[in-house]
Amino acid sequence: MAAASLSIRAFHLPSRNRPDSNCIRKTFLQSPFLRHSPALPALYSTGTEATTYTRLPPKEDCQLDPSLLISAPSDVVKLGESTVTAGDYRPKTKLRRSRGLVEERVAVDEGEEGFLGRESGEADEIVSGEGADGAEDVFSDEEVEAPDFAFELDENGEILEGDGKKGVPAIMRCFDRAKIYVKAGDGGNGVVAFRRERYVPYGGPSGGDGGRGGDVYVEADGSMNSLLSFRKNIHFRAGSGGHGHGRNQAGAKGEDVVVKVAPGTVIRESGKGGVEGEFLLELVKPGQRALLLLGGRGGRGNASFKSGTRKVPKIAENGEAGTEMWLDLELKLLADVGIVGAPNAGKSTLLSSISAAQPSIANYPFTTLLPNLGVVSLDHDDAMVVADLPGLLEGAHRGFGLGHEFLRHTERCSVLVHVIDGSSEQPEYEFDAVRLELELFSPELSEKPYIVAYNKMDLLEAYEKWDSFKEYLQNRGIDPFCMSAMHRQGTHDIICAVHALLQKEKAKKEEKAGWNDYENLNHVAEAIEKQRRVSLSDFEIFHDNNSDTWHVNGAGIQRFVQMTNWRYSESLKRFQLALEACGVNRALLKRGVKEGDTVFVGEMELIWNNENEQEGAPRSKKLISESVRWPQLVERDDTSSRWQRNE
Ligand SMILES: Nc1nc2c(ncn2[C@@H]2O[C@H](COP(=O)(O)OP(=O)(O)OP(=O)(O)O)[C@@H](O)[C@H]2O)c(=O)[nH]1
Ligand SMILES: [Mg+2]
Repeated sequence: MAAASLSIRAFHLPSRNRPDSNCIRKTFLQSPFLRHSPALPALYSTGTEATTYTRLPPKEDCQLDPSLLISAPSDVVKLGESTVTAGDYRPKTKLRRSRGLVEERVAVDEGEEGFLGRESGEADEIVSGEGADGAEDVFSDEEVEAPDFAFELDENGEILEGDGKKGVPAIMRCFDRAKIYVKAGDGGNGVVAFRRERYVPYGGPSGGDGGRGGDVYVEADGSMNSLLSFRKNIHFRAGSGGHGHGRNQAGAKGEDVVVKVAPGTVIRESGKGGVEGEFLLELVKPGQRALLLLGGRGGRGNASFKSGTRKVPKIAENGEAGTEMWLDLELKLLADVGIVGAPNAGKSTLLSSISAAQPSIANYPFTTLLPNLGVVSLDHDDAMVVADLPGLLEGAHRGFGLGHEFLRHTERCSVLVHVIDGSSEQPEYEFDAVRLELELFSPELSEKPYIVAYNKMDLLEAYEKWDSFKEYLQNRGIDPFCMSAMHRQGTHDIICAVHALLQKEKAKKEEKAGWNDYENLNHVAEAIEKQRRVSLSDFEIFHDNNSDTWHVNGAGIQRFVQMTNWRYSESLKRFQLALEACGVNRALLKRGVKEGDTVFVGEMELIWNNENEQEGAPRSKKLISESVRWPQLVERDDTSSRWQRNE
């Protein structure tokens, strides 16, 4: 007779609900700290109203981001250099920033008190959706001088490279990322209760089941156009389910939590070690709602364990712990058309001449620091949203200059307008260099349909080079347009061509059945549930040679351990039976487990016990069920949390 069983040695059950405070702190420190712009306009505006897309930087970006300071190789020729003089690099305009921004930056520098406050959950925790939008920022506007961080130039007017102050300061970047923590509610525990009523002898078990934990949803809120609301609130926890009660009363369901994001937000699981996490979903249309995490199942009460042979079950389950996750949110612009090109090419001028947007225009590179949006109204009651992006430098795909920070926004644009500075020394070279940057950044981006707009035709040097440029492009199968954005000449043809291209693209997309209202947005929750609900027999065993311990891992088993309420002795029996039934014992014996070996099943530590095993005894099903010798609970050593066997 084989008598192989596992006896419990110690509990290492996960502490539910409580993420490591260090982890919170660390993550908070890492999380983008979005700044508030005093007046954030709507992403889309109607009619000819133009919109300026403005976001201000996070605290952590007060310092230069080393990734932006990658030195370009010395032999690289900067785009647009021919039209730029050294003095031109100095910002001539004032930057609009909020006083709140400056004040908060001081708060960060002064110490970590603010973060400690967060650790204790004073400000950043949201339970059951309360206070999600409670944070209000009241910042006053202030015109501040552009900081003197611009660019260090050499005597030729080129951007110097190589030390920390070179390149483009991170302070100018567009901030539309956030890192948040979401947790589905834990299921409530089931209870053991018996019906006690006059004239009802042996009333039977009546312990109710625990309630299901609250779910976590994400919703695209049309009134939001940034991820600023995550500046203060980054933790979102759904409510736990209520515990069951006597008289067969089930616990209440936990409250759901809805995380509201701006339309256009891409949601990824947080990556580790700088690696981008797995893409989960994106919400594009206002009102779209996705079920992200399903609340934990409520534990069963003893009434649910009643059976023909088991009339007095003294067993109940814990509620299932809700799934938790860190998410990276990223907001991408939702423009139809993106204007790209080298710095100083006239991109902003084009936007200002075709829409009512009023982006800053000046004769130096990087006038545009953040993307500008404009709505272009067409005669036939149609409008398209056009984004003017900061200029692209060579090396932009590696983070040099500003453009890289915004290139990802163009991924959402259906059509690109590539503006060429006709007055540059070599417009053909400029064209090729920017195309290469787009290709290097993302092949998908370079495959987007585009229109080439040769600008500054009113200038003689541009006019003279037009024919050769046109021929150069035509030889490559591209038909460029020429214009003078400043004098609004030739821009109408460009708008019409862009519009026609856009319509074509939209028709193509519809054919491909892209976004539609019937799309299943709950696939994340479904996939997680599927993963959690795997069978108990789906496990892996490995032996850790260093510690000489066995480990039985499997999502099903781990969940079973977590839901077992060890206060009830019958739970131990059930656990042993489950291990037998799902083949853990057999698999361990096959792998050569020995008497006294430590075995971890999920997070539970057990000792292998086969003291009654007879050599060579066959292990049939019958023998196994007879042979299991259940450990009996007699005493609990509080100091070591060890369960001991009755000998
Ligand atoms: N003569 C002439 N100058 C133009 C034309 N279009 C733009 N400019 C000038 O070119 C300079 C740069 O124009 P912007 O619109 O700021 O160029 P940009 O591409 O947005 O530049 P960045 O934002 O710095 O990348 C400004 O001085 C404009 O007045 C044009 O059609 N003709
Ligand atoms: Mg510009």
